[in-house]
Amino acid sequence: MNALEKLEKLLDREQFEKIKALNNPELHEFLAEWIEWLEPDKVFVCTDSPEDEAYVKWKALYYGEERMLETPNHTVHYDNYYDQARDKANTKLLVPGGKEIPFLNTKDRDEGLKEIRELMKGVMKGKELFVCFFALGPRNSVFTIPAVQLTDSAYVAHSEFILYRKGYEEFKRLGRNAKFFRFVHSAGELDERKTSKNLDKRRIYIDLLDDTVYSVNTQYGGNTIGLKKLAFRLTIQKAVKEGWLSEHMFLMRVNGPNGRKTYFTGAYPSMCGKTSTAMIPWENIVGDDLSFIVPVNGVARGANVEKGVFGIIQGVNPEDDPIIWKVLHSPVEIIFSNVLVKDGKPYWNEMGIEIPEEGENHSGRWWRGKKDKEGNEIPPSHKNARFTVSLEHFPNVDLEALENPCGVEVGGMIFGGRDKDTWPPVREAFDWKHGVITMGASLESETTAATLGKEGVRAFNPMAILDFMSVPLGEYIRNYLDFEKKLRKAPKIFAVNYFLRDENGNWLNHKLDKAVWLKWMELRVHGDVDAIETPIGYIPKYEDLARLFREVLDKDYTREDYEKQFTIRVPELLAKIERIETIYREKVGEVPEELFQVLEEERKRLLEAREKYGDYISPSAFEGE
Ligand SMILES: Nc1nc2c(ncn2[C@@H]2O[C@H](COP(=O)(O)OP(=O)(O)OP(=O)(O)O)[C@@H](O)[C@H]2O)c(=O)[nH]1
Ligand SMILES: O=C([O-])CC(=O)C(=O)O
Ligand SMILES: [Mn+2]
Repeated sequence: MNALEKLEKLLDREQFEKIKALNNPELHEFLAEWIEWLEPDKVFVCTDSPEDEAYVKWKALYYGEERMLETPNHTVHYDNYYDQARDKANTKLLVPGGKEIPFLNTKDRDEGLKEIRELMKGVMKGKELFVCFFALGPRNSVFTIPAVQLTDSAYVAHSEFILYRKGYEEFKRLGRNAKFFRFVHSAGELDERKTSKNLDKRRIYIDLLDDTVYSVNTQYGGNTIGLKKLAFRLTIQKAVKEGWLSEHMFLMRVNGPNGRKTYFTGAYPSMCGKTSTAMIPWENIVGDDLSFIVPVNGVARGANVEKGVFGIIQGVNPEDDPIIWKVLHSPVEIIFSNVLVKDGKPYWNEMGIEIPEEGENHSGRWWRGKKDKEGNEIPPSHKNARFTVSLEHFPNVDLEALENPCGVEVGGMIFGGRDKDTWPPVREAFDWKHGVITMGASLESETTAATLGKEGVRAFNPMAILDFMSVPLGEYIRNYLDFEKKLRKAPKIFAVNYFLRDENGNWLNHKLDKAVWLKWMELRVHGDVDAIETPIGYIPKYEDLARLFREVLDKDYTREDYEKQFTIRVPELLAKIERIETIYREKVGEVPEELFQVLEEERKRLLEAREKYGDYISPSAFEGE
């Protein structure tokens, strides 16, 4: 019996016809094999029609994975109390022989496939399986990668309809030629709250040889939404093979003088400010999490992999995030996850208004002071509670850039993380290599609630991508360095740090200060302002920032603040170079030699500066040089 005949047996007539219309034997085989294996009671195939999408939405409510809120089109979803973030320990790359690769979590492919198949055998008995088709990147473009998702979670499928472009017609158009990604997910057995129960058997296995990712016994989006972080591991591998960049980056437009539009990408680790930056009200968002950057005729062109936001809700308040606030309070389609609900209204930590003293949240019935099994007080919402919404609903979206099959020209690339004491708020690299190595490859950041485990620990996180890395780090950096050679003019590289603190632990910057750094970077991309050359790159002049603070935020920016923020902290910078160098020398292996040269040059410049000016150097020391 061939695959199509098998499918005819497994599916209802109507569903079968939808599959038959896709002329792709490889797809048929994959579907036949897995539908047989998962043993769902029922299969629903989603085309690109609004009816099929509506069916999935309805099923999320019908099966109780989502519940309606008071505002039309708003729903709430809960993940298990212990399933609130990405599970790094159980996310593994399947590689032949289980070859150990530094910083990557690998497992023998045969063993991993065997284990995951056993966990998934018959796992969908009594459940409905949704077969969905999507595309990464704008459709019918150099960026497009078609993907098929199998899941028994209507919540996961619903999220994907909000976050990704539909792909059924794309599969139809491509026919036999479709090279596609595959995702197989099951939430596994559910408890009475409809959350995954068997968390001890939670597994996310990435088969790099077969472009397939398996995920089981979990619902949290970062572990389950195929086209998000699961696909990301596959696209990083593909990009390195093919010579482009697949990055954990937002993509936004910064509006310069006289209507000039300059596009920036920015890589910061999870929960470190990508969404908040791309959402600055007077600039324009294209994407907030994942970007493809491809060299086209010598130009670095960027596109958003997604078309929606799976954003952190904690701290969203009307002053700092007026646009997100407004969208979250309008009757557009939104899934709130792991928030507090009282009388049909969602609430979250630090939302700037009074929060009810009891209600329902990720822990079930909740009241202020409630403690979990470990004795920790449970806050109203989880720190990693999120909202899922399409970008089309944001008044600040740059729709033309979002849908452009050619993407947009990238003028600048930014790296940043949670760093309390080393990097200044903003600086520009001397050149591509200097930026890639001392900013991207040297990135460190404190861990956050986006992953299970301890928070606030400074960790090596090159390009903000380490959690998702799927090729040896040395190869990834080599690809980055080589990328410049494909360009006539490389984007400028910058580094930012929003998280500097003083001796007492107070932030040195306000949340909106980043709006000023963006304007400064925009001017620098076009050579419109001078800068001060320091041992670690170019930093802004006080006068330019003072003017921009006035223009952008209508605020005074004192010289005292400037001095504090832009002091060159030689001991911390040297210690950082030491740490980074040691990691690359002792732990990574096969690192491009340039990396050590560039770090060494930076160290030399810092040592010379220290000789002349001491440990903590005022920016003005370099101004006259
Ligand atoms: N102190 C401080 N906190 C900030 C600033 N910008 C953002 N944050 C906080 O950083 C957290 C997360 O930021 P997001 O922008 O949602 O994170 P993201 O990088 O998009 O993260 P992922 O979606 O997990 O990849 C929120 O709790 C914000 O309040 C800032 O300038 N200063
Ligand atoms: O993938 C997720 O769970 C959400 C996210 O953006 C991240 O953790 O970087
Ligand atoms: Mn992310």
